[in-house]
Amino acid sequence: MSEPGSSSAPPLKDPKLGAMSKAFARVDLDGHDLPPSPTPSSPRGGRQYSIATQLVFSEGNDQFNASSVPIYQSATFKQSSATGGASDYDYTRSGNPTRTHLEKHLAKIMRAQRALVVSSGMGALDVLTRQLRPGDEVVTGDDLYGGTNRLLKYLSTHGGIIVHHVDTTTPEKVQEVLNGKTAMVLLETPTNPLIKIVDIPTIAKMAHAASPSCIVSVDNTMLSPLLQNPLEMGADVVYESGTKYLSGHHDLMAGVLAVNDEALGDKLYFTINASGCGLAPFDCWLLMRGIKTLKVRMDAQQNNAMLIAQFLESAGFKVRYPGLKSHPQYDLFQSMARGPGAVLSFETGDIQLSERIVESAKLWAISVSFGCVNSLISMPCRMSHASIDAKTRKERGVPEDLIRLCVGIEDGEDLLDDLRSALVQAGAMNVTLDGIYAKSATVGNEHPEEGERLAADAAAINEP
Ligand SMILES: Cc1ncc(COP(=O)(O)O)c(C=O)c1O
Ligand SMILES: N[C@@H](CCSC[C@H](N)C(=O)O)C(=O)O
Repeated sequence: MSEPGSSSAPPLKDPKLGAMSKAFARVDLDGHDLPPSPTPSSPRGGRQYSIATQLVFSEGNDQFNASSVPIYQSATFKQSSATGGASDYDYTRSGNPTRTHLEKHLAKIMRAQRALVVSSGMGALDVLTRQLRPGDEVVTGDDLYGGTNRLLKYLSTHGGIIVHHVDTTTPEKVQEVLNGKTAMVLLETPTNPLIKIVDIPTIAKMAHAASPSCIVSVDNTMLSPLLQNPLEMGADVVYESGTKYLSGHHDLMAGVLAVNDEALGDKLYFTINASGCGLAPFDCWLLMRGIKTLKVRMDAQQNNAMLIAQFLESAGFKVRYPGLKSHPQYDLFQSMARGPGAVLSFETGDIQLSERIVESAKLWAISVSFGCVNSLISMPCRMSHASIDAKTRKERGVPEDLIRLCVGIEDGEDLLDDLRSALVQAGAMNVTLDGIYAKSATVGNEHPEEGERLAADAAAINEP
């Protein structure tokens, strides 16, 4: 096995076409080999580059040493002979130089042997779950992104897959359902939208002991490879939505899969090529550009998120954010991650009050998604998690009044002022004479029927 991150592009399976090991070889205009790039690709003096450097520094220049990777906007590639010759690429669904460049870069920062990019985060989960066969069992959480829940429900209804939703924050609950037929464990941590933490190393160990061929996968969307590396904690696959932190500007959809096992990587690549969901060259270029600023964006977003979380907590709201010491799994989180990210949620005790708060904010856009430079506010039960029916949401303890904040890079004080104004305008806080704000919301969901009606409408739309 080669060093993590040094894997070459997905090898073309047709031997006539050869492997892609020559991708980005430096050649002159006549096709003669040039000496290696003047920029060293390995750490100087044995010192590992820090992640901030790795995000920016990418290997594999084209023959003109372009500073920004060229967009190979071509569906097909000329071959040297009818039998294929030694071409590196034949067709963009099977492989494209811009995509190869991005995948190599991602493998390095995700500390993986191989990374693969597809058209969305759900596309990545689809590729992964296509490795399942009827009768296989999947163990997953009871707090999950709505789209993940929807795909798993579809697979259990139409694909003969048995899906166990358990409280993955309690490893004993996972142990209860693991067995020799467990083909996959799908973990999300922190969970969306309740920001619960799952013990990746413990569950990975348990799963492999119960079922050695079980694929332990982790959705790392909430933190990105900057803050958490599940492959180093026993996971077999990491997948994430590149639509979020990795790209950072809400200008593209993308999904990433990363593995260390060569055979599993080949199976995932086969599925991507066979089903045709590989990421388009222009989107690869955009994602590559976004990744370079991941650290500066995340640093700013985390600082702002901590400010907002502390303010809401001090105002008396029940806040869910792993950066707060009051988070029930603060210590576990510290043992796995290098930062809390910038998504938090809080309850007001009243659905209509939450709605007024969300609609009173000006700087915070009412929008699904997260990880963007802009700050967003949403009500998960009506928006990102509306595809989970109201009964299930209630059973799983997702409060209908929950507000989710996805904190951006704006000035922290501006964000705070705007949120504070929205809370006051909505009637969630009182301004006292000495200028202190006090929470006036009552605890207890006052209008559950309203949330259930809206959710039922949304669920009907989302049913296959
Ligand atoms: C945790 C999580 N995983 C996966 C996805 C799916 O990503 P995408 O929207 O890129 O398909 C999302 C959001 O959509 C998400 O929040
Ligand atoms: N209508 C979409 C909702 C996407 S939610 C996006 C993101 N994961 C979030 O949590 O905000 C759908 O039905 O998938």
